[in-house]
Order: sequence, then structure tokens, then C-alpha cells
Amino acid sequence: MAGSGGLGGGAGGSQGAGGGPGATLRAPRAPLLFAALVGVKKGGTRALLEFLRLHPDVRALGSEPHFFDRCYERGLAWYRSLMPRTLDGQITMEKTPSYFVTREAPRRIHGMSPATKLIVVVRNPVTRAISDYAQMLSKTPGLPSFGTLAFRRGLGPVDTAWSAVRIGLYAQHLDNWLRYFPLSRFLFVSGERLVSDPAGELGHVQDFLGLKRVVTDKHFYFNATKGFPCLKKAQGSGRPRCLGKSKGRPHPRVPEAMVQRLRAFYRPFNRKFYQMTGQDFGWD
Ligand SMILES: Nc1ncnc2c1ncn2[C@@H]1O[C@H](COP(=O)(O)OS(=O)(=O)O)[C@@H](OP(=O)(O)O)[C@H]1O
Repeated sequence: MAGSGGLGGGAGGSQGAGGGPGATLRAPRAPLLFAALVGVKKGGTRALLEFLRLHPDVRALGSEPHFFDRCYERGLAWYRSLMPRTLDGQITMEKTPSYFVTREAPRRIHGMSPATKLIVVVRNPVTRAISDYAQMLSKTPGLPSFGTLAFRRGLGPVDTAWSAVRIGLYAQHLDNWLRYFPLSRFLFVSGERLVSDPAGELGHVQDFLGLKRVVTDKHFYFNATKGFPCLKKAQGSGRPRCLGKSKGRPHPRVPEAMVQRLRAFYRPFNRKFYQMTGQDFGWD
């Protein structure tokens, strides 16, 4: 049943983990080294996962399983069956950014394994909200303007009921996680630095996961057309690869006065988040 018994087993098969001849697979049901990229939506989670997958000791699910939010009723055996097979010492990973804002997710993940390592990519909540809105617009072109949705009656107080605003209240969401996990189980990655210095952020992530620093600046180049760091050699093709069009979308223009109001709104929440994490992300 979901919520008990750990994640062990699904990756422990008798063949086909890609470890080459003579590689020993973990015994079935041996506890997995499990790490989850739990958020935040539009923080840069796909970039981080794709970069981490270059590491030979990381085996990550490509798609978002949404087990701890939408699919929990399917049970742990289902979740386990989705996971890639791993060798002893390899880390199994998945990313589902909505976990960070799902009330039940921390309790459920803790129920599966309190040893889970949790990674959160955070980004300036104002830019994150605009990025979220850009994604909504790409799916629903006739959507009301950003200002209409972000402010009640278009002019009034900030509307915290709108998901694009609410997700950025990082301190509030983290409070819920800290009821189940100590801070030492978390790594907070700066979404801004993931763009300006991907190798530096990947260094912290590999340290946190107890991995050798294999992914380094040798793996990245800055693609001026895309405006983002890209991989020199993608897994499989060995060719240069940037993330797809939905990553690094142009943002709709939002009036500066609205941006300033949102910045002021988030400031106390950001400060609280800096205090809680002991890290200043420099968004003020
Ligand atoms: N290297 C690289 N290439 C492309 N994009 C990058 C990269 N690093 C970080 N980012 C930023 O990632 C943002 C999308 O975040 P997520 O992958 O977390 O989005 S999602 O929640 O999974 O939809 C995406 O947001 P937008 O720029 O608003 O599209 C990017 O700013």
C-alpha cells in the first residue's frame, strides 16, 4: 500500500540495468538511494534533471510521475514499477514540481522513506509567476491579462488564491515540509545561478547527493541564440543539445508598476524564506 514499505525493489531486477558485464544489481527490495526534485514549478527543474542525468550514478525518470500528488491512489507498487533500474550505489530520481505545494506530499514522501533527499530549485517568485503565466497563455491564448489575474479586480490586493502567485510563497510551503523533514534533508538550488553558472550549482547538487563531481563546466556551453546554457554532448546522441522551446519562453510584458507591487508583496515572504533556509537568494 502506498505510504509504507519504502521504495526498494522496483529497481532491483535481475537484468538490464545498463551496468555492463559483471555489474551486480542490488538485491531486490534493497533500500534505494532516492532523491526527489520536488519543486518549484518553472524554477528550472527540467534543466537541473537533464544536467544531473549526465552523471553515471544518477538514474532518473524522464517524465513527471505525479505520484505524491495526483496518482497516490495507484499505490507504491505502481510508483516503484515506473522507476528506472539501478545498480548498487546509484541514485534514483524523479521530478514533479507540484509536490512542493501539495499539502499531503511531505507526509506521503516521509511515509515512503524519511531518508529521501529533497531538492528544490527556487527562482525569484515574481519572474516565476510571469513564467507560469506565459505557460498558461501558451495553452489558453485568450486568458485575461497577468494584472487581472494577479490583483483582485485587476487593481486591488495581490490575489494569493491564483496559483501563479501562491506557488511563490516559498516560506509557507516550506513550513509544511519542515513538519516532516529536517532542513538537512533539503538542498535549495538557485534557479538564477542554474542559468548563470550551471556547473557551480551542479557541484552543490552532486555534493548534496554524495556523488563525485562528474558534471562540470566541461559539459556546458552558452547558446547565444537560446540565451541559456546547453549541453555540449547530450546523452545518447553525443551532440549539442538545448532544452526545448517551452523552456526559456519569451515572457509577456508586465507593466513595471505591477512588477514592483508584486516584489513588495513577496519581500517579507522571501526574507522569511532566507531565514528558514539560511540562504539569501538575492531577489529583493
Ligand atoms: N539551461 C536552461 N535552458 C532552458 N531553460 C532553463 C535553463 N536553465 C533554467 N531554465 C529555466 O527553466 C524554466 C522552466 O522551469 P521548469 O523546467 O522547472 O518548468 S516546469 O515546471 O517543469 O514546467 C524556464 O523558464 P522560462 O524562461 O520562463 O521559460 C527557464 O528560465
